Amino acid sequence: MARSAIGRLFAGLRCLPVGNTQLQTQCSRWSSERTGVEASMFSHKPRDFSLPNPSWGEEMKRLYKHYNLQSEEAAGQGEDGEWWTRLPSYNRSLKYATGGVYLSKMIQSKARLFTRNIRDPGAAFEYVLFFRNDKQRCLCIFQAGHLLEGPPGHVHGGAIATMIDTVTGTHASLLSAPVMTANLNINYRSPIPLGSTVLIESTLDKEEGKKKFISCKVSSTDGSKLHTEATALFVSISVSHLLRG
Ligand SMILES: CCCCCCCCCCCCCC(=O)SCCNC(=O)CCNC(=O)[C@H](O)C(C)(C)COP(=O)(O)OP(=O)(O)OC[C@H]1O[C@@H](n2cnc3c(N)ncnc32)[C@H](O)[C@@H]1OP(=O)(O)O
Repeated sequence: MARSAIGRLFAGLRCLPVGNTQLQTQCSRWSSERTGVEASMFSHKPRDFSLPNPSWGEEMKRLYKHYNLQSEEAAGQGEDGEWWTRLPSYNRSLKYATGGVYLSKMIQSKARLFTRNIRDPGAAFEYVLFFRNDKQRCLCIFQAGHLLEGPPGHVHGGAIATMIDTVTGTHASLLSAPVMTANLNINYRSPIPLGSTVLIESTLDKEEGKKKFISCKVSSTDGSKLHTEATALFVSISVSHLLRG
């Protein structure tokens, strides 16, 4: 039973990102309603973690406003031009899919997305992700909380890798869900101060069959400092791949 439920779920997931207009319509709805997900047949709305909360610093708020404004303007503009659309973010990615809220209670119900599992706002990963309408680029505003310390006063390299995997992985999922990270190659150029806000930008370099090659850079919000550079390879998988473990 679980197998067929998951099969239906990913059929839903696949039709979400791949159909361009469908996704745009969906995401315009997401951004304009600011609810995080359209009402499901179970009429339960999960918490959208990418909305502002009191832990956000001035820079995080300023950048969010800047890109979210473009998102809202685009919703009323039709499909011409280029714009960013905010992606909602839940503590289980199953909740993106039709019926997912219900399924996430059935399958491994205690599982939570690594980056969204800390209750104290601002303590760890505070981020919001936007994607460009042509899906060639994603942009993430990331505020690193005090629980992410590595070298004293600076962000842990594993936490930076986690955010890069999250941004590039979400980007690849928008192109064709479901995917898994096959390779992640990171160069750390300059440390990120704990508590600071940085920009994480991902770019689709090429697609070859099941493979998506994505590059990524983490930089200061004024663009003057490059913190980290990475390349990633994502491979599209079948649902049975996940079930095999
Ligand atoms: C709407 C959006 C929602 C988004 C929500 C998400 C939010 C959260 C986002 C968080 C995101 C977190 C994400 C995570 O953290 S994912 C968790 C970390 N990743 C894993 O655990 C993956 C483990 N590995 C595997 O499962 C398999 O090996 C995969 C699936 C990767 C490949 O499977 P498989 O081995 O069966 O593939 P294939 O034989 O069909 O080969 C296919 C092609 O790929 C090429 N290849 C394979 N491996 C490599 C490699 N290492 N370097 C270079 N190339 C490689 C291969 O040569 C072939 O090329 P070609 O011969 O065709 O040219």
